[in-house]
Amino acid sequence: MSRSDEATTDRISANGQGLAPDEVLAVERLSTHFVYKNRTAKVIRDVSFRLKKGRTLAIVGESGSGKSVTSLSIMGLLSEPGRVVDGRILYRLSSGEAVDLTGASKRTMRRIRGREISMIFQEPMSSLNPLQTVGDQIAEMIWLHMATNRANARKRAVDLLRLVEIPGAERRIDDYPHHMSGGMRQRVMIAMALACDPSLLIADEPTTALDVTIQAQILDLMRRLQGELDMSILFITHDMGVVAEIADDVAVMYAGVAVEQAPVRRLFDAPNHPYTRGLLASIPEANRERDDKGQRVRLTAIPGTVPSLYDLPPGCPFETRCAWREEACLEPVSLEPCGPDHLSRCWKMRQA
Ligand SMILES: Nc1ncnc2c1ncn2[C@@H]1O[C@H](COP(=O)(O)OP(=O)(O)OP(=O)(O)O)[C@@H](O)[C@H]1O
Repeated sequence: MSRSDEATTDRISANGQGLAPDEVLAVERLSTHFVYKNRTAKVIRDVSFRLKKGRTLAIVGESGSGKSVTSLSIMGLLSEPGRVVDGRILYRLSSGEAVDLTGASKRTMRRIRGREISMIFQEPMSSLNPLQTVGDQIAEMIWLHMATNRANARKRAVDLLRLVEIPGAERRIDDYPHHMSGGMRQRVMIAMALACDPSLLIADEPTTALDVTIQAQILDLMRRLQGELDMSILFITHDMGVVAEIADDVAVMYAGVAVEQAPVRRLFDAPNHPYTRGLLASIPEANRERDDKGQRVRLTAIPGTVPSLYDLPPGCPFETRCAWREEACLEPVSLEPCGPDHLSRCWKMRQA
């Protein structure tokens, strides 16, 4: 693409109209497909959600529901043949300007990643270079995105390790990743993600590989940092327990669509969509009851399987697994209000 093409694309993409002043991100009717020669996987369909400044929105759903593809669509990191085929991704730059990321050039997206939007993943070992000290890796992020010299980058790297509560930061900065525990490595990843003061952090299952105690510590750390740095977080997880710990608002995804959205307390107190009810019934905390022999009762799993993304039913994608299904569920259904700030994609439960 030539420079003038990029400039045109960026002028088009600068149309971020529709983003409220207190919002950092609005995904509007996003559809992402993987288009092959003979067939198309409709991985994300008509997904909308909004994230306010300084808040945490959790996207929750089972494996394969489209959580990661949603975040990769936002970051402009879809692998071929994945492409955003419809919708807008409005983002507020730190300058205050709102842009539509779906039309942004590769150059603009490179600038936005790291400096504006950072991402952390489940397995730090696959994102960290085993042959480089953690200090050098953090400093590299700083050089890449900020005009500074080596000594200042190293000093900032130590400050960042302190910020993520790594004891003895001045010494640990010269450690290689394999010298560190899983929890410490995840703290290093968070430090790298924070290196350039992002206003949006996308965290894709950042605590899934960690044991429960360390997971709780990382969630505590993220909450503290969010407060201190006034950062917005898009938190991707399959774990309703983690949602309860970290989220302000929740979007529940199933087979590539958002089936329910609500503030976190409301979602737990008054879940509407049958899929959300099923997810909540399957978290350990909701199943603490013991049977008369004192054994913990079995977790409730949702019976059935997710439909193929190559051959989706026209109606509700959860219909084949739903205990409340009726003939009318074979018709398309949209996400509509069912309470204050509460949306559900189930016509039947909305009326209940
Ligand atoms: N290149 C691709 N071609 C076709 N389908 C794909 C491709 N990449 C991902 N998918 C499909 O998209 C769906 C959503 O994947 P995604 O990784 O977003 O799920 P997820 O909810 O993040 O799950 P997990 O928690 O396992 O990462 C899956 O069914 C996956 O098979």
